[in-house]
Amino acid sequence: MAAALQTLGGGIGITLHWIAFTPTIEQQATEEQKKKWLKLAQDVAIVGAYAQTEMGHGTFVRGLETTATYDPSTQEFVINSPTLTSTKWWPGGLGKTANHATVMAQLYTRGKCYGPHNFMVQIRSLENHQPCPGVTLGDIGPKMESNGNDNGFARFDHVRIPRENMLMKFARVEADGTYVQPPSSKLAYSNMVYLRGTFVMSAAQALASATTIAVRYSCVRRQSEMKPGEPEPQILEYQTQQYKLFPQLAAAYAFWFASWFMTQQHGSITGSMEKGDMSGLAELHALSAGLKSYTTAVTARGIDVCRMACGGHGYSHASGLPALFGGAAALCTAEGENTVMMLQTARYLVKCFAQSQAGKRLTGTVAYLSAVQPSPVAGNRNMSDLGTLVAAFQHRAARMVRHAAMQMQGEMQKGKAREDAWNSCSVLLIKAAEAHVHSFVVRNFAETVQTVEVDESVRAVLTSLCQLYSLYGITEHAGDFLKDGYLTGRDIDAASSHLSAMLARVRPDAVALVDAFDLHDKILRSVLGRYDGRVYEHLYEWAKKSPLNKSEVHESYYKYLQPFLKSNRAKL
Ligand SMILES: CCCCCCCCCCCCCCCCCCC/C=C/C(=O)SCCNC(=O)CCNC(=O)[C@H](O)C(C)(C)COP(=O)(O)OP(=O)(O)OC[C@H]1O[C@@H](n2cnc3c(N)ncnc32)[C@H](O)[C@@H]1OP(=O)(O)O
Ligand SMILES: Cc1cc2nc3c(=O)[nH]c(=O)nc-3n(C[C@H](O)[C@H](O)[C@H](O)COP(=O)(O)OP(=O)(O)OC[C@H]3O[C@@H](n4cnc5c(N)ncnc54)[C@H](O)[C@@H]3O)c2cc1C
Repeated sequence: MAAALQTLGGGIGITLHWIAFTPTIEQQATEEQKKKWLKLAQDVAIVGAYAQTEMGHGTFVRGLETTATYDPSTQEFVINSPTLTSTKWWPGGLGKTANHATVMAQLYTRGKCYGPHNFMVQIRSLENHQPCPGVTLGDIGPKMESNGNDNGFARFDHVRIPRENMLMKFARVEADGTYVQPPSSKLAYSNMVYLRGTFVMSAAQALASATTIAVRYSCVRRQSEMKPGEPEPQILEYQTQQYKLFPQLAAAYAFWFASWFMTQQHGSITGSMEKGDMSGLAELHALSAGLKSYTTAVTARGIDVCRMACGGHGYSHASGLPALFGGAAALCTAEGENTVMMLQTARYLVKCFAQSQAGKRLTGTVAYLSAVQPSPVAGNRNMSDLGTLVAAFQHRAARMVRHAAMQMQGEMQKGKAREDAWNSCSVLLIKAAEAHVHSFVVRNFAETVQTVEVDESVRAVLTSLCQLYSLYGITEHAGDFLKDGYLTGRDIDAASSHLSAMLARVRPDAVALVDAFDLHDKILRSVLGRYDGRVYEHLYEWAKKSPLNKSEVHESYYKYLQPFLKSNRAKL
């Protein structure tokens, strides 16, 4: 799916139908409702949008203003946008493509508000595609990228829908208006958890694409002299170029492996939830929110590193890198803004820390929080050993979580309300949550490479890549590891020199490592990243297709430049 979307240049009007509308039916509709809508959606007999965000609220879902008020006399819900800021704003495909939408609205029944719930609303006629009565629709205008997708707006003026159009797998409203509670109020958000998981895979795909382009191009491009009189080397021979690109390459692999873990975890926890066991929901939410935030942010930065590593040609759309950057930037904001998502992970970590302090043994992705010793024993560590590197990341994360949580406790002991203490510690909390996710990604990478069975040499290359990823993380965040003396200055120096050795070790396999992503030219859509390496010929062909080259003398010359030059010459 990610590859298909990339081929389509970051999405078209139907993208959200596939990635959000149809999964929402799958996850939130009753069996009866699925019989009615799922096949229609799967066969694209209807086209849907996921309409949650409003002009005034995206992050704070509880603050949404659209209302769905139950009228027992007709057994209908009345969907209404009471204010300008309640206008649905941003949903992909909502502007011109979709004829249905799942609409998130505050549910009112028997005079009481029960918070945001999902409703199926037909928004356009199936006959002539005109907006349904009471529905005002439109496109929100051009965006940074992804302009093939008609992100739209919608206002509802007391639009009536049957009671059965509330997606009722979890919560229900009976015919008489009685509200039946779901097993957890957060199940209305389950589709967001699913989508955040898919964003981790999208981030991996985007970073894999960027590194494929930049590594291949760096083998074609030759520049400067390494040694006087010798031929110009491939720019990938420069250590600084390797230092730019190989950590991104390693991160792309790390994120693929993290996305595999996420998919498997999502399947197993939602499977338990189907059987009524909600115990894994909090961890699933914390992990998907944190991973979505971390991987998309690193990917967006990494793509720009790849762009700069391609020099001037990287800035051209011919490279494919600006489009990838625009796509990754969307992933940072959509489906839960990254800071807000990382704070959700921090919230879970603070709770886990408190449980661990109270003597509970933690399990799953946070188990290390109870296992790590607060007072480290310094010593000369073997910085080329993967186990040592994983332990260092876990120690760093545990220390930072403890520090943020204690700082918060301290603020509260000084009389601050919990919410104020949270806000004044939120930078520390974000950093702690990032360290936690980073440590998870490192550990998962290390565990995954150990399971490679096909070929000893493949395992060796992936192990080097994993070491490179970990050592880069340590040298980039050296202060965090040095702070309580867990690592010494000498350890950091050792990490730096191992990192240099890893750059040299990965170099001979770099092209094979990007080719292994198996991204076809049609998906990459990059002149610089072509599989056959014929960059310059195709750069020239690409430029010739520029719309400005359709005529030898452009019409703007006759309209503006010629009279302007003429008048300037006349003044001489
Ligand atoms: C897919 C693209 C493919 C790309 C291909 C790759 C190649 C790249 C090329 C470029 C392509 C670019 C293409 C770009 C496409 C972009 C597609 C965009 C699609 C976007 C869709 C959307 O954006 S849909 C809208 C999404 N909106 C959000 O996510 C809203 C975020 N806000 C929230 O989730 C919530 O409001 C909140 C979590 C921030 C707060 O919720 P709330 O106020 O209710 O909770 P509390 O903070 O009070 O917490 C209470 C309690 O609940 C727990 N909790 C919160 N959420 C959840 C949950 N989801 N599940 C479980 N539990 C939850 C919370 O932790 C608290 O628990 P406690 O125990 O009380 O602590
Ligand atoms: C390309 C794209 C596609 C989208 N597609 C859809 C779609 O299909 N359907 C849909 O419903 N929506 C969609 N959206 C909307 C998207 O989900 C929201 O924009 C996103 O959830 C962020 O919410 P916001 O815009 O309200 O940001 P805001 O919350 O206004 O964020 C602005 C700033 O405030 C900060 N902030 C907000 N709250 C807090 C807090 N509690 N603590 C600390 N800082 C905070 C943020 O960190 C950020 O820096 C899309 C958006 C984009 C960009």
